[in-house]
Amino acid sequence: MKGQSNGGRGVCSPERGGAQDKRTTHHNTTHHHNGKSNNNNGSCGGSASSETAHDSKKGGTSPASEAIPIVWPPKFAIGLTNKEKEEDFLAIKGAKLPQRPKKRAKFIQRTINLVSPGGWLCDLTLERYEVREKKITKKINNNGARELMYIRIIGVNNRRYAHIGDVIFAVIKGVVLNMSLERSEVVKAVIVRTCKELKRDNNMIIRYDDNAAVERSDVVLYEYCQEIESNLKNYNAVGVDNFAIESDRVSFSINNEKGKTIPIIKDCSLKIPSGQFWMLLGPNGCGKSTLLKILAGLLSPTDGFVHVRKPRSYVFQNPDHQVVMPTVEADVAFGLGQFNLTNDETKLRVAKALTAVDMYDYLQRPVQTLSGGQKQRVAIAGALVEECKVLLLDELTTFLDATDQVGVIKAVKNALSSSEDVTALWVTHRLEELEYADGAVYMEDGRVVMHGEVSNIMNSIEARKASYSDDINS
Ligand SMILES: Nc1ncnc2c1ncn2[C@@H]1O[C@H](COP(=O)(O)OP(=O)(O)OP(=O)(O)O)[C@@H](O)[C@H]1O
Repeated sequence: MKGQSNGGRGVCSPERGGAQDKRTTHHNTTHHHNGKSNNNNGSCGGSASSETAHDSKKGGTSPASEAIPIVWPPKFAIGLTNKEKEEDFLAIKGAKLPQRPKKRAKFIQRTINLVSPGGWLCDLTLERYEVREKKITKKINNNGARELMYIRIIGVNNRRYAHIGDVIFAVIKGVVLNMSLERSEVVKAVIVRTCKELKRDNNMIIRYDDNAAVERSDVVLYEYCQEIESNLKNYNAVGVDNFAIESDRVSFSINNEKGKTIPIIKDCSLKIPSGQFWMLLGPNGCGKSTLLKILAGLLSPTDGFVHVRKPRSYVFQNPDHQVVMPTVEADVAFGLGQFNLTNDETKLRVAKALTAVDMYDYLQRPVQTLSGGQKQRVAIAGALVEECKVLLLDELTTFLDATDQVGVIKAVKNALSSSEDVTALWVTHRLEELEYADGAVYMEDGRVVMHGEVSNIMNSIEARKASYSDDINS
């Protein structure tokens, strides 16, 4: 979307305030729970220590040497249900599973109570088609004794299960999990990813129950998340591999003033490995910026799924919107206000970010004295200083001369090489910039038509060039 005004600085961290100017928003990712402290019923009972539960019930898969304390009962239990699962429940209980969501939830709660007494329950129901992520949670009071989080998730096909992990992650981040899983390997893989994220981010205890509800109604077989993690390589689902950015059949439409639906992005799938610098290119108006905004979380897809490692930052194309504080140092430091850092910590992080984009020498410079390319580099430093994992960069070189253009590209390359796992997706319609990329995605008319190695894409674009020579390299 060329020439679009973003009404603010232009570096946008959706995790820290969505599309709004970050100067008016706050960091809203919290890590304030952990399994132990949140468990109101933390005394050991029921299955006693999980080592015992694990060893005796699972038949000798010994946990890794690192001892993981198990909190019992878990605060949440999660049941995944769909048609197949309903039949499983039915077989177990010898009863018909109620169809109405509230009744069904209670039924499932009772069933899961057998295996996680006193826990809070999450019932994840895989529904077809209509329910989207944002509309998921509904709290139902259960006689004041405990609460049940009833969550409906869409599950049209295996690909869509990728969202389950995100939802679980969002809803119950910070609590202990106890899961009853689908038999589907894909669902399992998504849950595994969630477990991994929960453990990594919160040092949490994960209880993992594989088909327990299918096999037995009264005992859950537990495994440790290390075991799950060690099995990760066996799974291949969206969000499970080492991709920092993934979209799966993403579509986006708008309604014009006559109420007609206009498709902008059509069925776009892409995968960008962690730590790499990729470019997204294609003719003017093919949908690059729109897709980038979807990946940034600034637009919601009409259909399909997106997985982007977080925190992610979106940098807009117009350098005059990028940098607004009086000096370079103040500008880069601005976003750190939300982190409660000491002065020394702030200075250190600002220095590191500016060094990464080769702008440290400009620390005290008034921003109005910077060139367009230098402002872009300061804007990128503003994203890096918040330790973003993914940089989404929208045609940063549009308004730059050749020197600044290369300077900004090299700044991004350098930022990636000086950090372990920052990934960047760079939107451009300048073919010559491709030489700096690790990989590329090429779009035409709202679709991803090529995806992968730069040389292949380059050759292919050259072959197609006649059809849009005015757009590419213009
Ligand atoms: N909110 C909107 N209302 C109407 N049309 C839109 C809207 N957003 C995008 N479009 C249209 O969708 C198409 C894709 O726009 P987008 O800005 O994503 O393309 P682009 O590939 O980034 O183009 P450019 O290289 O010129 O910046 C364009 O035809 C644009 O006019």
